[in-house]
Parts: sequence; structure tokens; C-alpha cells
Amino acid sequence: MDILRASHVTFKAGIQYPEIEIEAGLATFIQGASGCGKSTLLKLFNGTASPDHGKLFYRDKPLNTLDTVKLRQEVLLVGQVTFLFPGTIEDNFLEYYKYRELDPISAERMKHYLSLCSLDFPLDAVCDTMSGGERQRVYLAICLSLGPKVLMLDEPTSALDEKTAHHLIHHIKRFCKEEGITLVVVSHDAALTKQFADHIIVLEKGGLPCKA
Ligand SMILES: Nc1ncnc2c1ncn2[C@@H]1O[C@H](COP(=O)(O)OP(=O)(O)OP(=O)(O)O)[C@@H](O)[C@H]1O
Repeated sequence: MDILRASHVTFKAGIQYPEIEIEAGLATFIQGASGCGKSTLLKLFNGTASPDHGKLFYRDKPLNTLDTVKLRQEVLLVGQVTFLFPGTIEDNFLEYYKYRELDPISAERMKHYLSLCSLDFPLDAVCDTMSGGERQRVYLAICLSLGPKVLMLDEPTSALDEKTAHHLIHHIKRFCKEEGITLVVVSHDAALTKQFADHIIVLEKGGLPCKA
């Protein structure tokens, strides 16, 4: 059963998507040449971009009929631009839980999510001076802990060495399977995709049919 669907969707700059179905509970990897619309597809799926034509669906409901805040909490996008507050890793967990009006999780749980994301920083490490890749993984750890229904990752391994990239995707995929989270990953890494994808969507520039 699909959890996300794009039907007859077009976007600026001449992007015409094929019919796309994201199966619930699977790890779907999206590949394609630079500029073919991979990042935009993720943004379309959580309502941070709007299509010019066509329709997007989440659990069979048109996206434009859904509450945007709730949609973005359930269909969580970890993009290349991350949203961290100034301060430590722990400060950031606490801020996100406060914003969501949730009871904070324990320090032990925070450390568990950091290790899932291949980060061995202490909780009092300051995020402001971390590298882009480290900040993306701190944000990913917080997002994982928030229990999304769909987790969409845009190039999560682009800043990582091969071993760390493998470790990260292995742990995230296993966690998502255990928790019933649908995983969608945009990746240029063909080897990683081949190893971890349950389903592969290849987008073509100009909007040719995708290969599944
Ligand atoms: N808000 C926007 N308005 C107009 N054009 C946009 C907008 N957002 C993206 N584009 C254009 O849409 C095209 C697809 O961009 P997108 O970032 O989705 O590509 P991509 O496949 O993820 O590329 P890459 O692999 O290089 O990250 C690009 O030509 C980009 O310039």
C-alpha cells in the first residue's frame, strides 16, 4: 500500500514527474542526475513546495486538504539545510520537545539516537561550530526521536566517509523497520542504494517514466 503518491505532478523549470508511489514501511531510494528534481520531490511531499499541476497524496488524502503543520510532523524532511538552535545538542533536543509540547526524553535516550546517527559527541557539545554533516546528523537524531511516520532524507551521506555512511544507513534502516517508519532517501551513492533500497526510483531530466 502506498503512503505517499504523486500523480501528474509538474514543477517550475520544466520538471515533469512520472507517477510515483512510495510504499508504506519500505526504504525507497531516489536517484537521478543533478537538477532533475529529487530534492524538490521531497519538499513537494511535505508541503514545503507546491506543484504547478497535478496532485500529491498522503495516505490517500490530497495534501492540500491536510493540516500543514501536522503533515510536516508526520512526513519529516531532513534536508541539506538543517534547523538547529544556538547551543548544545541537549539544548536542541529540549527545544524541539518544547516546541512539540512533548515531555523531554532522558539523556540516555538522546545518546541512543546520537549513536544511531554515528555521532559520539557528548550532549553538551555545542552545535554552532560543528560541520555541516555533523549538524545534519544531530538534526537527524532529533527527528528520529520524534517518531515520524515517514522520514525523508536528502543526501544524508554526502559529507561522510564510506564506512560512516554505511553505518548510518544500516542503523537508520533497521530503526525505521522496527518502528514501522517509511524511509525515503535521496542519494547519489549507487553502492549504498543497491545495498539498502527495498525500492529504487530513478528520475530522469525532462520527466521520462521512472524505473522501479
Ligand atoms: N523554488 C524554486 N523555484 C524555481 N525553480 C526551482 C525552485 N526550487 C528548485 N528549482 C529548480 O528545480 C530544479 C530541480 O532542483 P532540485 O534541487 O530538486 O534538484 P536535485 O535533483 O535535487 O539536484 P541535486 O542532485 O543537484 O541536488 C533545479 O533546476 C532548480 O533550480
